[in-house]
Amino acid sequence: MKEEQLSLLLKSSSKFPPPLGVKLSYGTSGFRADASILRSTVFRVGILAALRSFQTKSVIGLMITASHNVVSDNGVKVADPSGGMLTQDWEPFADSLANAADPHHLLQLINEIIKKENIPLDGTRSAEILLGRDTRPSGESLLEAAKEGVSSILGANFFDIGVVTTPQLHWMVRQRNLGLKASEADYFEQLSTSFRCLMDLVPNKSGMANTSEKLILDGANGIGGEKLEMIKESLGLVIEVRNSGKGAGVLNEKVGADFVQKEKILPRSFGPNDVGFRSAEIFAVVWGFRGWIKFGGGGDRCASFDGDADRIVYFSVIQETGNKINLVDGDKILSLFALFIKEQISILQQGKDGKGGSEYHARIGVVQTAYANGASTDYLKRLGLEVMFTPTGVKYLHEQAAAYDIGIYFEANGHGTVLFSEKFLSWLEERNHELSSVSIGSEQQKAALRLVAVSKLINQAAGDALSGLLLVEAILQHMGWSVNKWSELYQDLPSRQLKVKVLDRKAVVTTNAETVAVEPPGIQEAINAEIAKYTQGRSFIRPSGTEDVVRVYAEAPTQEEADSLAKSVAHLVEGPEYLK
Ligand SMILES: CC(=O)N[C@H]1[C@@H](OP(=O)(O)O)O[C@H](CO)[C@@H](O)[C@@H]1O
Ligand SMILES: [Mg+2]
Repeated sequence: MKEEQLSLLLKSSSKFPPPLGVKLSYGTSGFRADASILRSTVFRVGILAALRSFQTKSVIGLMITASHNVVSDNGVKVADPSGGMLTQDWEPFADSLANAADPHHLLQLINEIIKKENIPLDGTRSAEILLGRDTRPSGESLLEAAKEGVSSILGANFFDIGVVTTPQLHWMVRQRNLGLKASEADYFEQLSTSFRCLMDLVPNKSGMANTSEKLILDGANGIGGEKLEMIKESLGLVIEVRNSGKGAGVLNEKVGADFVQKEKILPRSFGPNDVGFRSAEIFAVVWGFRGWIKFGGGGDRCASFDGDADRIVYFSVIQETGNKINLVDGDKILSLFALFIKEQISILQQGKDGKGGSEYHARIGVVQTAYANGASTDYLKRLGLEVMFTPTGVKYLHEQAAAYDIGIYFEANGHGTVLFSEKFLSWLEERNHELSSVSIGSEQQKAALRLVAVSKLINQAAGDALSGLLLVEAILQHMGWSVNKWSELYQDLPSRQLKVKVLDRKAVVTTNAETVAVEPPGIQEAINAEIAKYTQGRSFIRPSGTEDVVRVYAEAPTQEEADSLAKSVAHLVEGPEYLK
């Protein structure tokens, strides 16, 4: 390391002392903690991102967000050249930099990374880091720390893209590295063009009565609602955004996808006393259609984003039961996408009529985690699809999905996307070209065009609530389905999630895509004994990667049984026998 570089690093890092007595770890999605202790971490992640950019000779992203966590938290994560999550090989570097006790130790670690990874810091190259942040008030000062971190590596430059959704940042990194247009305007343009293309290809438009009703979005008082407001005019959809972040509501407080999915109740501003639902009900009564509201009528197609808009769930309101909802979670979004894509592929394949065109057997793969509702897995298998399981965290799902021609992955909480392989996309393009010369306007050509549009609409870098919402909307229009009709694809098995605070969550070690606890010894046998008390019960525990808790999941034929199974497994985790 040159003298100039050395003194620059020493000078800047002395301004960012690490918090005392805190050990940070780069978890399921980067570092997360109370925002007040994160300045040094973000500064050091800025350094890491610059090193990664030099090593890969590519643009790297740095996002400041704590997603669905409370507003006083914040976090930071790195986007790799592909736009995906930071490679797992580099996570230990992130951990060691974040926990270095003083500037000298930090410098030593940086030197080690430079040597190990052969990073050319010779002053002749430059590196570029895109910096994004969510709407948290702490974001501004953490952004300054990130800027200092990046700038403390000579030749590294940052580009502040402002307040964005997490998937926008991932998308922009990917676009930049592919040499494609990468501004926010380009992102909106790509989304609206491909969405309108899918809408133009909707068959038999008269059957669309239900889905052409208004969609109401819960923006979690975060960034997603704001971005949807910016693009909605160009979509031709009627959308009302609530919890947009502009009013008095607090980010993620009793709102947003995480709240709605976990609590299965209405978010704030969606209750019977809030504008919209009551008037819809009065309207329905006047026309003698009270049941119409419950079964997919006016005003009850709702969706919820999380705070940084990488998760989405849908729901409809069950009017008779106060704040209860009919939840349509990530598993059902996945099922809808899988159904539609499979249908288009088979139309395309029926077109193999000997009139030229190359054969191609597209391999479709579906990726889920242990949190996927068992009924969804059964449904997907009934569709004849290959279903794989990975540990929790999109970095694992994404990697697995990328192994297919079309890889569809979703966590039950609504985080996911559809990945198309380069090979499949070039075949599709070729097929489309052939079809336009032999059978223009045919069903086969429409199917090819739809698949091309889906690959452009759905974010290829990361799960994206905005693009996910538009794909759901387009498919519902295509099918002529209401949310309730969609929800009837299969009946969710009742489930319950609990979290238990323990002294050391890392004492729980799991295997088999987190379905079996191998440590502490004996706990899995005890869990099995609880499960055996139910016919068709399922339960597992795992340490959270984002919160200081052990999570408990249980599924059973009735809600009461799921609740009591979850409770008894939580008791095992809380009790002194295994974890204290
Ligand atoms: C049960 C659950 O919803 N877990 C979430 C949560 O991770 P945990 O490791 O469970 O805390 O946050 C992750 C990041 O958003 C998300 O990928 C994951 O699905
Ligand atoms: Mg999120």
